[in-house]
Amino acid sequence: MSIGPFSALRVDYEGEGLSEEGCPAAPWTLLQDWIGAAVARQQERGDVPEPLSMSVATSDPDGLPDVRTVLLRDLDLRGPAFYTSTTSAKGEQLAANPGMAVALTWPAMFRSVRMRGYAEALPRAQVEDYFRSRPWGARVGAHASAQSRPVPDRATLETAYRESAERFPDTGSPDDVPVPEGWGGYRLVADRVELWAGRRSRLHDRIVWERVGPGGLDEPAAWHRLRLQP
Ligand SMILES: Cc1cc2nc3c(=O)[nH]c(=O)nc-3n(C[C@H](O)[C@H](O)[C@H](O)COP(=O)(O)O)c2cc1C
Repeated sequence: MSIGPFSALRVDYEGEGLSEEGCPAAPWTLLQDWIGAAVARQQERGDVPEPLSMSVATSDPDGLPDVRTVLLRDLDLRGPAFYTSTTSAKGEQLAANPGMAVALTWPAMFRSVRMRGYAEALPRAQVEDYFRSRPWGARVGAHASAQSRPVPDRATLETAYRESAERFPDTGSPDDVPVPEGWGGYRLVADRVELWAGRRSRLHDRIVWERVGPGGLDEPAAWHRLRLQP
């Protein structure tokens, strides 16, 4: 049984594309522009839902890849960061092998960004600041869920949530729920950045920045820029 072929769903991509002239020697400004444009487009036209959703790929100890979606919560000159459970499947995989890749895709804009590099755990102070900014329900939920572990049924999860809610009642203060053990985040320290722009007849533009030296995403001397065939 199969539900394909989906060939009738073919569409041509009609993005603006990417020219060498439009690409700086370091990827930072363009990366910022693209992420900002996706967020703005969602606010203005509503056709880029969850513009900060980011696929995160890791590998298990056998080298088998794994991938899931998280929310991009911070981007600095090293790379993108997200928050999660450090004892989750991804957390355990990153502890054994910090190699990581991410992708953000905005089909309505015919754009995608890929980055590869190594994960670093976020500093505790940053994790605590972010946790305090979350709504009470999400903070309580973090205590109720041992992410990636089996649970017998939905009712068990909801009971755990109710127990956490009783333990840490909503007082309106960002400090009413402590940061759970094993809750944290990671930053991808990028060694490779690709901006992909979909164009007609599958003749897409792919501009890649490969790390050739130390420095942030804004440091021209740290990057070698090249074009890949689509
Ligand atoms: C749009 C979207 C956003 C998500 N954001 C996060 C996130 O920021 N952090 C997180 O831990 N999980 C997030 N999740 C859930 C993850 O995809 C995943 O189920 C969870 O992190 C467990 O992954 P793991 O078992 O591979 O560690 C999100 C899922 C979706 C679909």
